[in-house]
Amino acid sequence: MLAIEDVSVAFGGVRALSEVTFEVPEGQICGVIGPNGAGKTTLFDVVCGLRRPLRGRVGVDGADVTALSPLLRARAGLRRTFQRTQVFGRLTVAGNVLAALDWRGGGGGLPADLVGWPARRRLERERAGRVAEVLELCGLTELRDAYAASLPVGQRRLVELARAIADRPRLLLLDEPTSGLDHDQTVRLRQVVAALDTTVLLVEHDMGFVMGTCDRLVVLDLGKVIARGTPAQIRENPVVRAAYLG
Ligand SMILES: Nc1ncnc2c1ncn2[C@@H]1O[C@H](COP(=O)(O)OP(=O)(O)OP(=O)(O)O)[C@@H](O)[C@H]1O
Repeated sequence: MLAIEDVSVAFGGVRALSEVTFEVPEGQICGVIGPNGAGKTTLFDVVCGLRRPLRGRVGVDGADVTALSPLLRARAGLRRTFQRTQVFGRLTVAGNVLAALDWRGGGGGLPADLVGWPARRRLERERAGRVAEVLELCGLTELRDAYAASLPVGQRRLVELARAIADRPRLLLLDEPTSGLDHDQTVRLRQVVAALDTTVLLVEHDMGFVMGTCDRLVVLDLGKVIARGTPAQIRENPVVRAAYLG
C-alpha cells in the first residue's frame, strides 16, 4: 500500500536518509524506530510531502506520489499527527473533529445553507453521527464541548488523533503518539489504532507500545535501514540490539 523506494535526503553535508526502501502492506501497522537523529521525522516529512527527497520515490496504492504536494496527498487520504500537538485551540473538541469532516463541503453553497435542503440536512446528520462515534472511540465524549486549548497535553493529543481518523484515512502517520499520554490514555491509543481499518506508519520511542501495537518494524540508524521484520524478529536481531535496544 505504501512503498518507499531508495529514498535519500541530505541537509548540507548531513545524510538524513540514505537509500531507504521498505513497504507497508494494506491495513498493517508499521513502526519506525531508531535513536535520536536516525532520520525518522525526515522520513515522515518525505512521505507526507513536506520534504522532497534528493532521490527515490514514494508510492501510495501503486501511484507515484513523490511529486505531489501535501494537500494533494491529504486529498488522496493521507493524514498525519505531529510531535508537537496541533489542534484548533479556539474550537471545541467536537468542533476540531467536525472540521476534519467539513472540508469537503456540503454541495449547494449558501442557498443550500439557507433553505436547508434535505440532502444537506442528511449530510449534517451523518457528520454529527461520525463526530460522536470518533469521540466515543477516543474517550472524548465527556469533553466534547471543552475548548481544545483548555485541555492538558494528553487530551489534546487524543483530539488530534480523533481529528486525523475522522474521515477514515487510507494512510495515517503518527509521530510519537504516546508522548504526553498517561497510562490509561496510552491504552486507549493502542485500542484506537488496533481498531482502525487503515494502514498506519508510526514513529515511537516507547518500546512497550511499539512492540505491542505494530505488525512490523523498520529500524533506522544514521539514515539507513538496519533491520526490518516483526517485533519478535527485531527484538532478537543482534544488530538492532547493539545499535539501539542495548
Ligand atoms: N532542517 C534540517 N536542517 C539540517 N539538518 C537537519 C534538519 N532536519 C534534520 N536534520 C538532521 O538530519 C538528521 C535526521 O534528523 P531527524 O529529525 O529526521 O531524526 P529523528 O530520528 O526524527 O530524531 P528524533 O528521534 O530526535 O526526533 C539529524 O542528523 C538531524 O540533525
